[in-house]
Amino acid sequence: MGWNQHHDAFLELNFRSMVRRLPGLLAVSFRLAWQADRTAARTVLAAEVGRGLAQAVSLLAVNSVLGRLLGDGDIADRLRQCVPALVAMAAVLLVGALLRAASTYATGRLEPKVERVATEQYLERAAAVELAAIEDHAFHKLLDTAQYGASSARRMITYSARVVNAIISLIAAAGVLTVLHPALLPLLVTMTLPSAWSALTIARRRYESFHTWVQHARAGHLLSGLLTEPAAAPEIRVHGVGPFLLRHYRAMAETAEAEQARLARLAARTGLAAAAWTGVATAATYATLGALLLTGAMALAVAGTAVIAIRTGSASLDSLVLEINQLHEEALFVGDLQRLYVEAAERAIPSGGTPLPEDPREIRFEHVGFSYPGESTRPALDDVSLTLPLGRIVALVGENGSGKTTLVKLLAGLYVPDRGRILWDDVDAAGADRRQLAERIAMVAQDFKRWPFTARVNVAVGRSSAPLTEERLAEAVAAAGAEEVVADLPRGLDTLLARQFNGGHELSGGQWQRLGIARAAYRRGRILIVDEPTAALDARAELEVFDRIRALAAAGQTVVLITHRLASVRHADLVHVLDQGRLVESGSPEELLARGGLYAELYALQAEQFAARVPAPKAG
Ligand SMILES: Nc1ncnc2c1ncn2[C@@H]1O[C@H](COP(=O)(O)OP(=O)(O)OP(=O)(O)O)[C@@H](O)[C@H]1O
Repeated sequence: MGWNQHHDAFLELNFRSMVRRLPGLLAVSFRLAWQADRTAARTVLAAEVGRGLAQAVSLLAVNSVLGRLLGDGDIADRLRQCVPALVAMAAVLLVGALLRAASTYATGRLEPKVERVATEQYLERAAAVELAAIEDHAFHKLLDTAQYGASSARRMITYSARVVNAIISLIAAAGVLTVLHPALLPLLVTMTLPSAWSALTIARRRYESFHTWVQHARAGHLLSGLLTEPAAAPEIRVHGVGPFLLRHYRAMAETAEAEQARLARLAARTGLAAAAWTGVATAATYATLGALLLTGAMALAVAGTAVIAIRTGSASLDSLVLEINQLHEEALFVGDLQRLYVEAAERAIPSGGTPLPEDPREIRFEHVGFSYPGESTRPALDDVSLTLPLGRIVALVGENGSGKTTLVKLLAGLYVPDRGRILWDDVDAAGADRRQLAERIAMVAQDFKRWPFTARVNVAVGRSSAPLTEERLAEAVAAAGAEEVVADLPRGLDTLLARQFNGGHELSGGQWQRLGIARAAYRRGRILIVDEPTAALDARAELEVFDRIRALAAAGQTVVLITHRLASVRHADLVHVLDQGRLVESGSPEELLARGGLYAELYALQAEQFAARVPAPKAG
C-alpha cells in the first residue's frame, strides 16, 4: 500500500521496461487531457506531431541545399538551385514556430484543467467513502500518497507532449540518416547511449532514495507542523516541548541532507563517466565519417547533413530518455491516484436501497455486534438487542468505553453491524437507502466539527443543501439557547470562528457546544442524536440545554441522548444501560433506580458526591 507500492515499479526502471510502458503512459496522459479539455488535447497532439514532421522536412531541405552547394558548376547557378530548398526550409521553420506556439498555449490551458479534474475526482471520491474506510490506516495512507497524483497528472501532460515531439523528431533524424548511409544510425545510438545510461542510473537512485526516505520526510514535515499549529502551542510553551521537537526536526533534516549529499556525489560521478564515454563515442563517430569520406563511400554534402542529423537525433534521443524518465516518475503518483479511485469506488457508501418507512414507530437493534478493525480484547458492541421508540427521549448510559457512541454511530448508518440487524420497523438498515437514512438524522457528536467559517455557516452547515434563511437560523439559535453566544460575538453571526485568520474569533468549549446544538436544530432531522451535549457547560447552562432538548422531544422529535450526568436522564422516557459493549439494563429512570442495578449504582455514586461533606482541614 501507499509509498511501498512504487517499489516494484522502481525496480523495473530499465530501458526495456520504459519502452514497454511508454504507450500505456501516453494513453493515460491522453485520457486525462481528453477528460479535461478535448480541443486543447487535440491541439497539443496535432502540434507536436506536426513539429516532428517539420523537423524531418527541414533535414531533407538541408541535405538538398548542401548537395547543391557542394556540387559542380558556377557558384551563382548553384546558389540559384538552392533557393527552392531554402524557401522550403523557411516555410518549415515558420510552421514549426506556429505549431510550437499553438502547443504552448494549449498545454498551458490543459495543465490546470487536468489538475483540477483529477483533484475534484480525488476529493469527491474521498468524501463519498464509508467512515470505516477513512478510519482505516491503509486507506488513509493511500489517500495521503494519492494527493500528489493530481499535480503529477498535470506534469504528465507536458512530459507527454515533449515525448511525442522527441519520438517524432528522432524518427525523422533516424530516417534521414538511414537514407543517407546505413552506418550512420548505429553511430547515433552509440553517441546517445551514455547520457541515456546516466539519466536512468541517476533516476533509479533517486527513486530508491525517495521510497526509503519518504516516511522520514513526512515525519519531519509533521514535526515542523506541530511547532506552529495553534492546538499544540499552549503545551509547547508551558511544558517547554519546543526545543524537544526542534531537536528531533534538526536530526531528521540532517539525515535527509546527508542523503541528498550522497545522491549528489553519485550523480556527479555517473555524469563524469557518461561524459567520458560520450567523448569516446563522438570521436569514433567523426572518425567513421572521416573514413567514409576518405574512401569515397560518402559524398561531402551527405557527410554535412549527417553531422547535422546526428546532432539533432542525439539531442532528441537525450531528451526522449529524460522525458520518458520524468513521465514514468509522475506516472507512479498518477497510478496511486487511479488506485485510490478504484478502492474508493469499492468502499463508497452505496447509493439507492430499500426506502425507509415514512413514519416508523421504532428502531430495533437485534443481536447487534460490532468490532473496530485492528486488535482489541473485546467487541465495541456485543449481542445488543434494544428498542428505540420514535418520538421519545431515549438515554444511553454507561461508563467510559461501554459502547454508547458506537451504538449511535451504527444508528446513524456511519458503521454497518458485523452481526445482527438494525430494523426501522421492518426495514433492515443494512439494505436501506443510506441517503434517506442520513436525511433523518441530526447529530451533535462528542467531537463535532468546529468549522473554521463564520458562526452563521457553522449553524447552517447543518443542512447545507437547503437555502439559508434568517428565520430558520434564528429558530435554530433559539432552540439551542445560543442567542447570548451570538450576541457576544463582535460581528454577530458574521463573525469568523477561526483565530488563525484576520478578524477571526475563538469561542469557549461551552459556547461551541451551543452552536453545535444549534447546528443540529437547524438540520431538523427527525432523530436528534446528542452525545454528551453538556460536557463543557456550566451548571445553569446544562439545565437550560436539557430543558430545550426536552422541548424538541415534546414537539415530536426523537432524541437519543448520551450523557454521564444521570440527574439529567430523569426526564428520559427510556434508558438503556451499557456495560463493556453489552446491554445490561433497560427501563424508565424510576424503574432502573428501583431495580438497584448498574444505573442505580452510578446514580448513587454521583448523588454521594453532592451529599458528602468536604472534610475540614487538619489543624496544625
Ligand atoms: N474509531 C475507533 N476505532 C477503534 N476503536 C474505537 C473507536 N472508537 C471507539 N473505539 C473503542 O470502542 C469501545 C467503545 O467506545 P465508545 O466510544 O463507543 O464508548 P462510549 O461508551 O461512548 O465511551 P465514552 O463514555 O468515553 O464516550 C472502546 O473500547 C473504544 O476504545
